[in-house]
Amino acid sequence: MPLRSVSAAYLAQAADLAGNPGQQAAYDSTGNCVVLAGPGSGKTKTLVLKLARIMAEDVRAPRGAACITYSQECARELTRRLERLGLREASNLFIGTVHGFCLRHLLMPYGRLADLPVPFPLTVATTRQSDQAMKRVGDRLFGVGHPNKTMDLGRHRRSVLDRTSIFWTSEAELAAWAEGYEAELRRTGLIDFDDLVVFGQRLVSEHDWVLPLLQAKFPVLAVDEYQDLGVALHRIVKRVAFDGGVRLFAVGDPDQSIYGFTGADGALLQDLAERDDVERVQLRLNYRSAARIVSASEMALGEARGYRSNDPDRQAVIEFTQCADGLEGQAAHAIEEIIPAALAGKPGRALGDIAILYRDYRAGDVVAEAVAAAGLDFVRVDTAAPYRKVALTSWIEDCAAWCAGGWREARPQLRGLLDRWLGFHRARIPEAEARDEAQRLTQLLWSLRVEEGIARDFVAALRAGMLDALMAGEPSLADQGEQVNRMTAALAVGGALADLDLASLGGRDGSPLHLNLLTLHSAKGCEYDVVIMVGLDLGSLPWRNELPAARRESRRLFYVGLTRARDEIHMLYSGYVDTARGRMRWGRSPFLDELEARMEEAEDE
Ligand SMILES: Nc1ncnc2c1ncn2[C@@H]1O[C@H](COP(=O)(O)OP(=O)(O)OP(=O)(O)O)[C@@H](O)[C@H]1O
Repeated sequence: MPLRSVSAAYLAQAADLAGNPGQQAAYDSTGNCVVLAGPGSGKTKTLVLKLARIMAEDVRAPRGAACITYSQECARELTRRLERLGLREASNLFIGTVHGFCLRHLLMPYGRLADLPVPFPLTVATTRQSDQAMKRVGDRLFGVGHPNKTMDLGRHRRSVLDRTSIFWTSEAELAAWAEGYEAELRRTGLIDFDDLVVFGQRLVSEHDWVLPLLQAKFPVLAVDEYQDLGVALHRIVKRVAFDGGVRLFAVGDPDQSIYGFTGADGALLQDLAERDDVERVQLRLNYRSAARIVSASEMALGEARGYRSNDPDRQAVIEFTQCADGLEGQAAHAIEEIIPAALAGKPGRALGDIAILYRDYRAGDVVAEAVAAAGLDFVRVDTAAPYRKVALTSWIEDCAAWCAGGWREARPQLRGLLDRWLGFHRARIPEAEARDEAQRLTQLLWSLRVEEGIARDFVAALRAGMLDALMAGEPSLADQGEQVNRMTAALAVGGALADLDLASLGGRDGSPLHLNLLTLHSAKGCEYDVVIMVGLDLGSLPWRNELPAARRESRRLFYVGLTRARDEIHMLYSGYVDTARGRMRWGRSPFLDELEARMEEAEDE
């Protein structure tokens, strides 16, 4: 079939693939295809180009493609990259998380027909509601003050899908707690995030009639970051692709699997790649990082993968630096020494090209405080960030970007904002009503355009104009509404983002002017010229006395951090960590000892 309209950006980027036989093979694949490849090898680039090609050549509206990934951050990155190719979310192109897909395209349309044991209309519990229910049931079962191991509870629910199996009851306390918790949620008419995927999986596994319906709507399913997505999605994928005839395009890297604690398993992707009915593609060229960084990363992983840099002559900086005064001292060193030198080191480099990565939000607090005191603008992505990135908060940010001047060059595209808005409605609204809504929203956004505005006023106007009414009428948005409320609170006078202007709210996603502060987990899929990793001490990364599987995952986390860098990696440590039991001088991270020794050995050779 001939190409329908495609953008010049698409043609230019597609031409890049010609020099890489693996990427080209994946791009030309006609059946199920799995791309297994290392960091910076262009997996996501190949996936978005392939998706653009499929939308242009292989499917015709109302049929389309669904593109699923792990987190909202990754989904935003995909949306951004697709928009650059001229493609935006639409009723026949889903781009989002597995939770969003299960809610919108499985449970909402078919859940009631399948008589699933969940309360309708589907109302997703807010984080607070689900935390409270977990605690209430835990207290009832095990007594007040029990170790509240909610992480284990989540992992058990996500990874043991068959409740009649011995694996479910072998962890008797977790099984009882999970069942009590779910009953408590149902009693209040709620489901939670894990329910979405578990019931989505049940729906496609137990109801054959769902498969042709899904195939008719989405004959193509693309999955990014497959290694992080867990066993429920793996079952959904296998069922819809191999029983339902949906064509699969999946990319991932088992070495970057860092969500084992949630039940994810990098081996699932290998399992898929080994099937006879799947074309397997491997990529070895790293387009992101300088050669020294590519080889140091492999040394850190402790596995020879044979990856090569596309730019072997590019200079790299790799530094191990001990700082006095713990995390505070490390943050000070980053602010006073590394960042100024990095900014001066390359023409055009800006704060947005630099990231400080840390293990958890507590370290993030220390770094954020130091960065704010130094007067640097920053964007923070971790659980202590003022609000979480969910579809609604991302949409508000994008509306802000449009109103703050983006409308001039269609960045983002208005049509995309309208389509995403319509997508927030539970049921497909009749065409005339959708046109009316889109018109009202266009008028509202048009009236909110300002050269210099305050983010607080903008969000308040957007809420009063249309958003609050939407949230009140859509129970499935309840959990996202919580994040919109957190955003409003952060923007209020005295809040963490009280001074934010409209352009900055719009630019929080990938802003060139804001230093990036992220957990190592949130840095997944991102790239920066300069990566500063702090807190590389034993007792933090890795934790002390980790079991072998957890230790391997910590190592992969370290690997993910290193592989975000194009030009420079700075690894900071103090030789001790501060714990609830006081200061522990356990030394720096053994990962640094190993890496430094291997690098020295390699240089001696
Ligand atoms: N064929 C190519 N020619 C030039 N640049 C490329 C090519 N393929 C990928 N790139 C560039 O390499 C960088 C890494 O690509 P991408 O983010 O798609 O990699 P990835 O494999 O998804 O990485 P990770 O797993 O680390 O997130 C991007 O800047 C991308 O534009």
